[in-house]
Amino acid sequence: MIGHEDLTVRTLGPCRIDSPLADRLAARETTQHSVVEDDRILFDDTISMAGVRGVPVEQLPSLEPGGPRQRIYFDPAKTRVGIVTCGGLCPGLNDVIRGLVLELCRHYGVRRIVGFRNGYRGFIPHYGEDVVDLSPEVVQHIDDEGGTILGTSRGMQDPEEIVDALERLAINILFVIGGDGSIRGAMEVVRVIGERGLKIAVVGVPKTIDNDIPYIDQSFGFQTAMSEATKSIHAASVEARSAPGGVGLVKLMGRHSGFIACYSTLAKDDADYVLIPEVPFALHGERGFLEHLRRRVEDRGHAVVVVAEGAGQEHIEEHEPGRDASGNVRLGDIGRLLRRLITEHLDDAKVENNVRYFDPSYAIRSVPANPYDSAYCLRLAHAAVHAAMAGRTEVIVARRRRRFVHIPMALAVSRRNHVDPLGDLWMSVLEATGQPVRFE
Ligand SMILES: Nc1ncnc2c1ncn2[C@@H]1O[C@H](COP(=O)(O)OP(=O)(O)OP(=O)(O)O)[C@@H](O)[C@H]1O
Ligand SMILES: O=P(O)(O)OC[C@H]1O[C@](O)(CO)[C@@H](O)[C@@H]1O
Ligand SMILES: [Mg+2]
Repeated sequence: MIGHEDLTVRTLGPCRIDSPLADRLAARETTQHSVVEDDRILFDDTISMAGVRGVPVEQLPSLEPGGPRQRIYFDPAKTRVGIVTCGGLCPGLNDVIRGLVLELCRHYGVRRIVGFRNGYRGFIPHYGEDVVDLSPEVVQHIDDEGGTILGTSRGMQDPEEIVDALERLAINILFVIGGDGSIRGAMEVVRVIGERGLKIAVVGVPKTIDNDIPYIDQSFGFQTAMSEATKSIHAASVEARSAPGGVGLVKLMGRHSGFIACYSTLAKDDADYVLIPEVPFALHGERGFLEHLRRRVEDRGHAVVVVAEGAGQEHIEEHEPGRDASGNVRLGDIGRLLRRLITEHLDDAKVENNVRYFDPSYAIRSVPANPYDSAYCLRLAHAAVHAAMAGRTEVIVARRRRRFVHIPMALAVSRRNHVDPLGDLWMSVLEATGQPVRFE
């Protein structure tokens, strides 16, 4: 069970400098829409969950609210900031970079901001990467494009060398925009910073189209990616409905978590089946997926199947399980396997079929953020700047149940966010598709 110690945010020291934003904060109080800095946000949100703890309200586990502070730790005029983007692409990376730079420059008056190129390798001299000076002029309109103007990479880098670079450039604050691996990397950087007795804040903005970071409502870019995915589902549905025995099969990203598959399915209401990593399924047999699909095609003349790339890995026999440069498992291709098995199964049953396979792959994550995600990115960037200027470190900023909060990095990587097979989301998917609870 999560307790106080899991939610405690580290700070570099007391805040002794008046914030340039202090005037705007004077009239604030905790309401439905904002939480003042010395208030706390409850971790549990049901009476039953809070009740089992058996302690008074003020002793319930709680999170530090995000947002500006009256007093800050860093002197803006003397503060140097670094920004890095790591891991796979995600819509909104440029929005976050832009938001950080604008907030730092315009509201705090920070004048020296550099971007490290191509993820953590941008710190390592061996790669010969330059750094990019970031100013409001440089970041103007970068949100119009997908990707990241800084570039990104996978692969392990030595945290000692990363901190060497921070020291050489006299960086006081490092913003890491990345997923679970990037946050683990940031924790290594924090460890070395601590060992060297340095006062450098490291603040993360969690990024993942897979939505697999726990304890947050949704990661930025997820909404855009799932919206893009709906285009392929709709195309698959049009193809399926336009051919005798039409089967539209769509494989979507989602290594360990099937959120993209679930939400894009709900958005279009075109799919008859959704297969995700969190819910194992049998392929063969009377109650297996293939036989169910055959009946659906015979009854209705067509069907649409959405599969998350991490689903059904146990069915892929020839796959050599390897790892990428960052240590992430390389998945077998469930989409191609299903395409072959569906065709063979329908052929064997003498059911006329036309299987159309869609793999939008990187197309769902390389697009610019949609307006909702852009606004969310900007607000996350603001929260990250407020946290860092107030000396918070080893922390990510996130929105949880509509409130912006500080979440210790250790908690953010303590587990993965999954679609709960017993939860409301999966129930909605079952209702929307009409598929059985289990294929067994
Ligand atoms: N366990 C780890 N310990 C230290 N550093 C790590 C670890 N895992 C990853 N990193 C660092 O973080 C970077 C990004 O990690 P990774 O490639 O796993 O992407 P990610 O941040 O998890 O994003 P994505 O959502 O795309 O997987 C790597 O290049 C590596 O330098
Ligand atoms: O970018 P790569 O290394 O091909 O990795 C792809 C993976 O990255 C993700 O997009 C997460 O960033 C996953 O959905 C996908 O499995
Ligand atoms: Mg990852």
